Amino acid sequence: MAGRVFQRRPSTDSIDPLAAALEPPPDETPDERHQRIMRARMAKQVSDEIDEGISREKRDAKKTGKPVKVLLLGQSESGKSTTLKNFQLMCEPKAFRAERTSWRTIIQLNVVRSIRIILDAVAQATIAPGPSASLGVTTIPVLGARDNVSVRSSYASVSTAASLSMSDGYGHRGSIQSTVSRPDTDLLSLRARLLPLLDLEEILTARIANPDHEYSSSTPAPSGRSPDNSPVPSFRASPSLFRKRPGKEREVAVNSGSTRKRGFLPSLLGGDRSSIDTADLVDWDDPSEPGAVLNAASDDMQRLWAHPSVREILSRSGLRLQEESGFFLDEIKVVTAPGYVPTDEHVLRARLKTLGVSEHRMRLSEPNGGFTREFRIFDVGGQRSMVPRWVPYFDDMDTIIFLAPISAFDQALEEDRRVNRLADSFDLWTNITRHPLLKNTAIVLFLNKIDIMQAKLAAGIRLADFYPLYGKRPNDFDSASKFLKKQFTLIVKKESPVPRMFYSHLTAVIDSASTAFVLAGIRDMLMRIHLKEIHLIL
Ligand SMILES: Nc1nc2c(ncn2[C@@H]2O[C@H](COP(=O)(O)OP(=O)(O)OP(=O)(O)O)[C@@H](O)[C@H]2O)c(=O)[nH]1
Ligand SMILES: [Mg+2]
Repeated sequence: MAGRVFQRRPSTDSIDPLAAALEPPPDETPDERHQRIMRARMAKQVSDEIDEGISREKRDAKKTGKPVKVLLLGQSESGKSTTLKNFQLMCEPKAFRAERTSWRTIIQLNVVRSIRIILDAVAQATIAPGPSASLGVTTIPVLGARDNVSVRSSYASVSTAASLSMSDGYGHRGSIQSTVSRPDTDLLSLRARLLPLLDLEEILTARIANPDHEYSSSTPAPSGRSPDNSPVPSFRASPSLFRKRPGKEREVAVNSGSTRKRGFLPSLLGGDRSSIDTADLVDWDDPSEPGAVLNAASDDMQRLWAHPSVREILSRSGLRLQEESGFFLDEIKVVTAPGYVPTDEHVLRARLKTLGVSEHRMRLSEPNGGFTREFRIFDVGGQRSMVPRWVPYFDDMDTIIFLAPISAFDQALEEDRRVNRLADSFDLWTNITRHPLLKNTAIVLFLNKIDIMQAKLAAGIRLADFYPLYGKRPNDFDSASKFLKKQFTLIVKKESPVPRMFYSHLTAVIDSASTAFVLAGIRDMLMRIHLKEIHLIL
């Protein structure tokens, strides 16, 4: 008691609020004292754990050094985001697999888009002349397409769009007139039953992009401009204007750099853990749930895709859907089954366009289980209007992975239908390799989409028809890929301001096994650079 009376109290000036809060109350009972001491012990334990965590992080930072920075570059649909997914699969397979469910909505949207393209093509065929020639047919000469397509004049523009999807590279003026036959009644009733499915597009889009979804901008950047906006020489003059590929005008894009919380999106696209949990909580018994709607329409979709008239219509329109991004029609049964969880391969094939630039952090271990290193991978939107936004990221990169989709040799850029996509890749490559900010940066070139390239060449699409420099060389994959690799290599040797580390690979980044092999090589190269940096070898 006396102790309490004579306890020295600090002056109010020097009162430490924390110490004051911890000070025992003036009339503390033994039981209260015991509880107070227990609380203080627990608080100290928590505080020690936090301190230990901080020092561990500091030790790790010292051990692992500064993070390795990798920038993914290339035109839109070249495979940058797919390469990022492969990196995640290599570095964080558990996280990748935990998030597979959250890719389902994107795959569903991809399916609906493919169905819409077919239904549009069927509609075109419906209005095309049937056996009676009295409807009035206009033949539209299509520069760059292999065929001219006959359509009734009032529907000319739409039909031309369908006809150009995979065949509108360079100035090839077709001369064959084809007539699309009237679809049979079975097909028309299939179409009528499937039309309501298209309403799903809005719902799925809102789910994916909520709260700040954007349809991709169709505003073209100035033609023939380099990343730093200097004029670049054209690959080949292509005076013709080509129409958009069907389905592309409404392609959904996501700005994964946005920090706002997104429902239903995997973390690579800016989603968070709660979104993944939400994706798992789908009520398959709710008939308005997109998964349930797709499941109910599954048989009709399969019949539509397998319908001989559809195959004929698509082939006459020059539409090669199998080679389009986000193609899942061969697996409709699987992807529309109740409780469907995408496989690794499905995740790699899911298509969602990127806007802006996003940074992803992953930890990579040295192969023999030694130290780990933080990797920062930057994924950019490849549309032309995005290219100027790449430049601020050029400084301080350890390596660039540049993706050139060589299969696109017979296609035009979505954002500027006068420009051949292979020509655009050469232009971008030239400007990246000569860029002064990148002169000391290692470059890895992925000549990507070789699976599609093989299919196109095997189908008789001739590289020389779109790339005259190829001349009379054989139109097989081996010769064509070697030739293109040589062309890209000549450019990097000629344009690099100083000799640089350069590697190139023929890739199909939807194939996780072969891509893992290539990425492991890149990881080892970056680890070697890192070891040199910390003076372990030299
Ligand atoms: N068949 C095939 N498809 C591929 C390959 N690489 C990528 N794809 C597919 O092509 C589509 C486009 O790939 P993305 O990775 O989204 O392209 P991107 O470069 O990120 O495109 P943007 O975000 O628009 O700049 C996706 O559906 C991929 O699955 C490939 O080697 N072969
Ligand atoms: Mg992307």
